[in-house]
Parts: sequence; structure tokens; C-alpha cells
Amino acid sequence: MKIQLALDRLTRDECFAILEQTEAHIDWIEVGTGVIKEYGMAIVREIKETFPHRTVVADMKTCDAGKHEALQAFEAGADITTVMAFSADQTIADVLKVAKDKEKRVMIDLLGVTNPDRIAVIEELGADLVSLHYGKDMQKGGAMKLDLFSLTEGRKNLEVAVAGGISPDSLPEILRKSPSVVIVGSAVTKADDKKQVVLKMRGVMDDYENNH
Ligand SMILES: O=C(CO)[C@H](O)[C@H](O)COP(=O)(O)O
Repeated sequence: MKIQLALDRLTRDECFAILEQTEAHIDWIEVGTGVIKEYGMAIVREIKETFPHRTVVADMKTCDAGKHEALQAFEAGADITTVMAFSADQTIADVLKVAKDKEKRVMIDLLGVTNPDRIAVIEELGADLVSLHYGKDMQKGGAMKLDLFSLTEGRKNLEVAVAGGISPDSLPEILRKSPSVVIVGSAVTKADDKKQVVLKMRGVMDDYENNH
């Protein structure tokens, strides 16, 4: 089980300060959509150059022009790029094709998807990694519900990540659904002691894995 740290709504210097404290204890670094919109591909490049041994996820949230945006992400050094599940099948297919050619990966963001049939199509297109995503604005109306996981239930060939306001408090119930990747943003980036929050989450995840 991996921890993906989402760097969202931060300045460049804040991103690097947070990574200095936490990078040794996380698996995947997510360069958030807002950070990419602020600094462009340069910040993806700089983060990968600074932490070459870490998997870097560029949260491009591509929804069109799939080939172009996938090339942008991978040529900047991203190991994984994201594309929205509601995009045209052609967009998803094009992103997956670029990733295959470059030996990189694609995370399909399921934000807004409510019909499991869409997951079947996405899998047929060749996806092997999806993220169940309860969005930032959705969180204003209440916390993520575990029934989100029903979208990917039984899909043994899919690696499933989960995101949306996850904290050390909500983590134990999320782990009951055995996600492959836990994406955490604000619970770490807004904490006074960011490293301590990451270590706490890592501890809960290690305990869960040792006992299941
Ligand atoms: O993609 C995102 C927002 O679009 C974030 O990565 C995701 O929501 C995790 O952040 P948080 O834990 O703060 O919800």
C-alpha cells in the first residue's frame, strides 16, 4: 500500500519545504493540478530532478488533447499522468498509448463517475490504475462515503487509488477497502508537523498490512 502526497494550492517554495520534511516517508509525489497551472511543466521537471528516485505523478487532469498533454507530462519527467474518466474514449486511449510508448503509467481519475459501466470501458481501453476521487468542493457537503468503492468492486486487474480529504482519523475505515494507493493532501500540507502526520498514516497502514 502506497502513500501519494498531493501538493495542491501551494507555492513552489512550500512544495519543496513540505517535500524536504516528508519525502523519505512517502511513495509517490503528486504535483497538484493547481501547482501545475501556476508553474507549468517546469515544476514537474524540477521536482523529478530533485527527487529522481521517487515516482512523480503529474495531476494533469487531462480531458482533451490527450496525446499532447501526456507528452508534456512525461517529457517533464512525470512517471504517471492523470486523465479524467469522463473524457472521450479517444482521449484516454491516446494518453494510454503515449504512456505505453514511453514506458510510463496513467491514473484515470474517476471524479464524477457514478456508473460502474464506465469503469468496464476504461479497463477495456487498457487502463490498469484508477483513482476514486471525492473532490475538494464535494467535501464541502460532507465527507467521502465508503460506497465510492462500489465503483471498482470486483475489478481485480485494476490498481485502485483513493483521494478526498483523507486524514489519520478517516484512514482506518478507508483501509478496510484495501486501496493500493492512499492519496493525502491537506491533512499533511496544512498540518503544523507534516512529517508527524505522514509517519502516523504510514504506521496505521503498516499495522493494517501486517494484520491482514
Ligand atoms: O486531486 C486533488 C484535488 O483535485 C487532490 O489530490 C486530492 O483531493 C487529495 O487532496 P485532499 O486530501 O486535500 O482532498
